[in-house]
Amino acid sequence: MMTVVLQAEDDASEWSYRGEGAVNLVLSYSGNSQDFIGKVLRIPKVPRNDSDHENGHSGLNTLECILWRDSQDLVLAPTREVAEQLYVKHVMCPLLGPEHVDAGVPVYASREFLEAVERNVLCQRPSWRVDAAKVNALNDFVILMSDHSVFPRRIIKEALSISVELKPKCGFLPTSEFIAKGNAIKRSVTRFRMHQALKLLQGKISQKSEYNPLDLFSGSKNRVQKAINNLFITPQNNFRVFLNGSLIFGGLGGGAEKTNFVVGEAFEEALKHVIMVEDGMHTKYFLELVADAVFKSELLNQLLEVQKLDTVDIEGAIHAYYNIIGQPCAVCRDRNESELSKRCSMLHSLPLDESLKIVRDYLISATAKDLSMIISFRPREKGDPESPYEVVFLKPTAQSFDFKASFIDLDMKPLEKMEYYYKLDQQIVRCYAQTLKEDHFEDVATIKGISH
Ligand SMILES: O=P(O)(O)O[C@@H]1[C@@H](OP(=O)(O)O)[C@H](OP(=O)(O)O)[C@H](O)[C@H](OP(=O)(O)O)[C@H]1OP(=O)(O)O
Ligand SMILES: Nc1ncnc2c1ncn2[C@@H]1O[C@H](COP(=O)(O)OP(=O)(O)OP(=O)(O)O)[C@@H](O)[C@H]1O
Ligand SMILES: [Zn+2]
Repeated sequence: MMTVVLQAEDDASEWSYRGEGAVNLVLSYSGNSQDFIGKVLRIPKVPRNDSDHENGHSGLNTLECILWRDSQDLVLAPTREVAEQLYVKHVMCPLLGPEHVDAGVPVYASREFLEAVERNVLCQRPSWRVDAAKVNALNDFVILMSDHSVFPRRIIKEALSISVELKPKCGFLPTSEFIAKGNAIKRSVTRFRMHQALKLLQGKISQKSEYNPLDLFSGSKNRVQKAINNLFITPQNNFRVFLNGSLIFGGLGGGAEKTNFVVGEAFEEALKHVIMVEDGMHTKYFLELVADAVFKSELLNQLLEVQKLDTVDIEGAIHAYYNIIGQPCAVCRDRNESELSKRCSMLHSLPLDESLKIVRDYLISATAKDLSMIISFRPREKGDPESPYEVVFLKPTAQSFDFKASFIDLDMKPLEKMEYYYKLDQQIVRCYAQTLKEDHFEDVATIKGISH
């Protein structure tokens, strides 16, 4: 490992901004080195207000070493970045299928290289991402991995490639017996929908998304199509499209609001050389192509299985967490004598191994609820050699496309996030219940207003 080195400041100019999330900056390669063609670099960031995490030299902490002890390599990782890479390789990859996951390799990057890269891409980053975090230039390692938005270069000719990035989020409703009566709404309304209400209140979005994850995971062709159409209407950070690696739809480095006429027209124009159909129909048929591929790939079934490792919900897993950290349970402390509290206190008598398994599965599921998928297409022409990829046929245009699908952003969630997960969950439910009440009063007021 790590024969590749990114040392000189000059090398930085060959890397351009591809995107970013809360934790990583991603760059794609535009130079000629065989080591990097068709690859992206994933560079960890640090929050600007967090001096504790300025150097990336520590691997897992003591409790995380106990949690992940079955994966020996992980525990021995010298840095957090190497631990993350091993987590993808040893934990997520076997669950999601190695053909759809590239854990990448850690490569050494000098401080000069990282600082130069950060300078070069600064003006392309959304300002709120710049304010929130910066590249951790003291990091020794960054991850080099396949650029899933393009196909490996073919010797004969360069085909165009169009790729769609989806962030599906949680695709099922929880049924855990540990969910409090007051939170029963969680059993019938998706987490995604409820979270939209909170994000709206916090000003993180200006409009609720039309997307329903249950449609995407439904296994029904019509509902998958509905999900894709709704993602197109309100992409937020759940839907992006790249043409030959350049963004043509959605928010770069963050979310995008409701698709207006201008954005819709620009997208229609960008699809002109991809979908061979009369003007005005490119987007419609492209969205059909995407839905067909999602439906055909069965990747979401696999993903749903992994998400469902969360069997007890955060309202169950939080108790196991307190067992692991060896502290009195803050949730049980505030409870009175009820059936539920008896059930929850039983969780506190579980052997350590079982508590570890509950929390491990919860965190793996959290990764699966937060990852993204990239589905890439390239048109097939008559006489093209047999495809190593799956093929999808777009009937209305009589075009065939090779497609491949991969998972990205399979980061390990820190154990210490469990308390935050519990608090966020309660906040989401409370906020949703409140907006329901307000909507109800508004409805009543409207009816009264009309009848008076
Ligand atoms: O909690 P959620 O469901 O809002 O997910 C967070 C994401 O928000 P989303 O709602 O998808 O916009 C959030 O995405 P954004 O920053 O909003 O693009 C992150 O992916 C975050 O994970 P991490 O802190 O980077 O490890 C995600 O946190 P985790 O819950 O996955 O730890
Ligand atoms: N292997 C890849 N191939 C192509 N594009 C990629 C790849 N990995 C990441 N990207 C692009 O870079 C963006 C940011 O990457 P990623 O989601 O891994 O960041 P993150 O900070 O870990 O995200 P999050 O906030 O969800 O934790 C993605 O949305 C995607 O557009
Ligand atoms: Zn408890």
